[in-house]
Amino acid sequence: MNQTGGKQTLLPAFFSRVTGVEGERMAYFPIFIELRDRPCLVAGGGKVALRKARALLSFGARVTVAARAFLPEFECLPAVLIRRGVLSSDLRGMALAVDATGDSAAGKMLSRECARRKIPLNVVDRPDLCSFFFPAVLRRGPLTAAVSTGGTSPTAAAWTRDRLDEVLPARFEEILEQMGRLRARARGEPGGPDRRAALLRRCFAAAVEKEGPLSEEELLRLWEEKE
Ligand SMILES: C[C@@]1(CC(=O)O)c2cc3[nH]c(cc4nc(cc5[nH]c(cc(n2)[C@H]1CCC(=O)O)[C@@](C)(CC(=O)O)[C@@H]5CCC(=O)O)C(CC(=O)O)=C4CCC(=O)O)c(CCC(=O)O)c3CC(=O)O
Ligand SMILES: NC(=O)C1=CN([C@@H]2O[C@H](COP(=O)(O)OP(=O)(O)OC[C@H]3O[C@@H](n4cnc5c(N)ncnc54)[C@H](O)[C@@H]3O)[C@@H](O)[C@H]2O)C=CC1
Repeated sequence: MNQTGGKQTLLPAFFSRVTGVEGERMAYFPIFIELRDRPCLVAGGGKVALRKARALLSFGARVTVAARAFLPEFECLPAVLIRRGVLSSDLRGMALAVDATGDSAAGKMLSRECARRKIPLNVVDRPDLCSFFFPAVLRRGPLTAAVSTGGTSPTAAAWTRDRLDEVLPARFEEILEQMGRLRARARGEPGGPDRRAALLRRCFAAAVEKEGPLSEEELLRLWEEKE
């Protein structure tokens, strides 16, 4: 997390010599954070603010949007709307903030204040002021895949996400749910963690091949198979 509110750290000279990447920005570490019921601030009421607000809401965040003007779509969002310019006091208690105003004064103010308050910040038109980026997201039941190009090409990130979507088998959601249940069931099995892991790998491969969850007979057959 870039808490300085300033430029991203460049690769140290010795590291670029080792990797051969001259002055390239270090990739951001991907993490999955809990946003359910956590207060998040979005500044701005345009198309980009709407996309960011919807993304946060879809992960259960409590979203407050501060903007001078809102697109009509905002009226239907389960979010608190504040109709005025964004203020530093709007950050109070926030777990995360997004500046989608396109207003450089707002971006600088939020960047300075978020650094001071240690709040992760995304400024949609200033990657250099961001301490986190929004990835292109793919969701299938319990699976969440996130793709980032480190700000190089959002279009390419979305394209990669769409290709990933194409290789997932049909009924992947049901397969994952069955895998969750099988993990619990495998815990009671004798033979140690290696055997349990092999068992789960066999079941997963068979379900992917079948493009659907396994029947109880298919499971029992795999369960009793010798490695
Ligand atoms: C750095 C980052 C910061 C951030 O926003 O988090 C950022 C920055 C900028 N985006 C710009 C442009 C566009 N962004 C999109 C779309 C998306 N942008 C997203 C993320 C990110 N965008 C972060 C890096 C992601 C990564 O690491 O790869 C996605 C993935 C996720 C999301 O937004 O939720 C979402 C796809 C969602 C989906 O399809 O699911 C489109 C396409 C469209 O609108 O259809 C365009 C126009 C085409 C183009 O430029 O490619 C501009 C120039 C603005 C201008 O020209 O003025 C900047 C500013 C700059 O680069 O300087
Ligand atoms: N990161 C990304 O994914 C993308 C970023 N962009 C950039 O995002 C920015 C916003 O794009 P749009 O939503 O299309 O712009 P827009 O101009 O439609 O919306 C800006 C919104 O911010 C509000 N606003 C402006 N100053 C404000 C302030 N000080 N306080 C509170 N609200 C304020 C306006 O009332 C308006 O609702 C642009 O700078 C654009 O270049 C564009 C495409 C994608």
